[in-house]
Amino acid sequence: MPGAPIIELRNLGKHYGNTVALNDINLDILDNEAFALLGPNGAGKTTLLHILCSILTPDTGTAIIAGFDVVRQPLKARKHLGVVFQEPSLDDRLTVYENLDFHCLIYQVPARERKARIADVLDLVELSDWRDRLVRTLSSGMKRRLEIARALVHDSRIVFLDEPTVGLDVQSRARIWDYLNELRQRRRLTLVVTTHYIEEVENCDRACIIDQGQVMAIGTPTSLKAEYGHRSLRVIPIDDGARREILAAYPESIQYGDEVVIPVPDDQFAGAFLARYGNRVGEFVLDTPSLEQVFLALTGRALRDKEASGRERTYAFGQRGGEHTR
Ligand SMILES: Nc1ncnc2c1ncn2[C@@H]1O[C@H](COP(=O)(O)OP(=O)(O)OP(=O)(O)O)[C@@H](O)[C@H]1O
Repeated sequence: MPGAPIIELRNLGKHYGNTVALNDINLDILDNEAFALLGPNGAGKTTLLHILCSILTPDTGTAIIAGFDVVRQPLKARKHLGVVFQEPSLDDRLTVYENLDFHCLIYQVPARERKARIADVLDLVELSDWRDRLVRTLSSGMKRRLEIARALVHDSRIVFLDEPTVGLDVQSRARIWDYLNELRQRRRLTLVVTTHYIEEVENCDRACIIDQGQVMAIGTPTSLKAEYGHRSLRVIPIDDGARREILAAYPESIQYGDEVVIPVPDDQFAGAFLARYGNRVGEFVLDTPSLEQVFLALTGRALRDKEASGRERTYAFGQRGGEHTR
C-alpha cells in the first residue's frame, strides 16, 4: 500500500533560455507507489527527472527526496535513488558482474554485502547465468534488465525509469514489468516511470499528466478516466448516404477513415442511435473511456507521436545488432 510522501516538489521551476521547461510544479509521490509521469515530447519529464537526480539545478522551488533536499543534500538524496535512463548507460567493455560491482563501489555498498546483493538482483532479472559475459554481447532486452538490476543493487527506495521499455518487443516489455511488480512485492519500493505505452500506465497506482512544464491532471487511472474520459460509439455506415446523414444528425461526431466516432452523452444514447440507424451501419462498437482519450483531451496530442517512433527506431537498430550491441 502507498504510504507517506517520499518525493515532495514545491513550486519547482526550470527554464533554458526563453524555453520554460517546468513551471511551478507541485507534486507529492508516495512511498511504495508506482507513479507514471506522462507527457508529450518536450513536456518537461526528463528535466524533472534530472532535477530529482541532482544532474540539473532548479531555478525556483524545492525538491525533497526521502527527507533530503536535492540541491542542498544531493549525495544523501541520491543514495535513495536508482535510475534507469532513456539512453543506455552501461559499460559495454565490462562484464555484467563488473558493471554491478563498479556501481556498488561508487554507492559505497559495504564490500562484505556486495556479492550477495549482486547475486540477488541478477537472480531477480534472470541474468545469473550471464554474470561473466561482456555487456556488449547482450541483447537490448537483457541490457535493460541489467540496468534495472543496477538501479536496485544499492538498496534504493525509489527507482526512476525513463522510458524503460521503449524499443523492446511486447514479450520483453511484459517481462520487465513482471520483474518490477515482483520486486514491489518483495520490498517497499517507489517506482517513477515515464512511458509512451498506455497499458503500462494502467499498471501504475497513479499517473500525472504534464504538458508544457505544467501539471495538467493527477490521479488513479480510474479517476482520470472518470473525470476526463468519455464513451464513444464507433460505427461504419453502409454507404456514403448513411455516413452523411449520421454526420449531420450528430454534429459533434468526427469521421475517422471509414468510421464515424460519436461522443456518447448518456446511457440511453446507444439504444436510441441503434433504433434510428441500426440498419444503416455495418459495424458498431461502444468504446469505454481510455487513458489515451484522457491524454488527448488534456494535451491535444496523441501519446505516441513521431519523435517517440524515431527514438524507437534507434533502439530497434540496436536490437538488430547495431550501435548498442556492436
Ligand atoms: N539542454 C537544453 N537546452 C535548451 N532547451 C532544452 C534543453 N533540454 C530540454 N530543453 C527544452 O525544454 C523542454 C522540456 O524538455 P524535456 O526534455 O524535459 O521534455 P520531455 O518531456 O522529457 O521530452 P521527451 O519525451 O522528448 O524526452 C523542451 O521544450 C525542450 O526542447
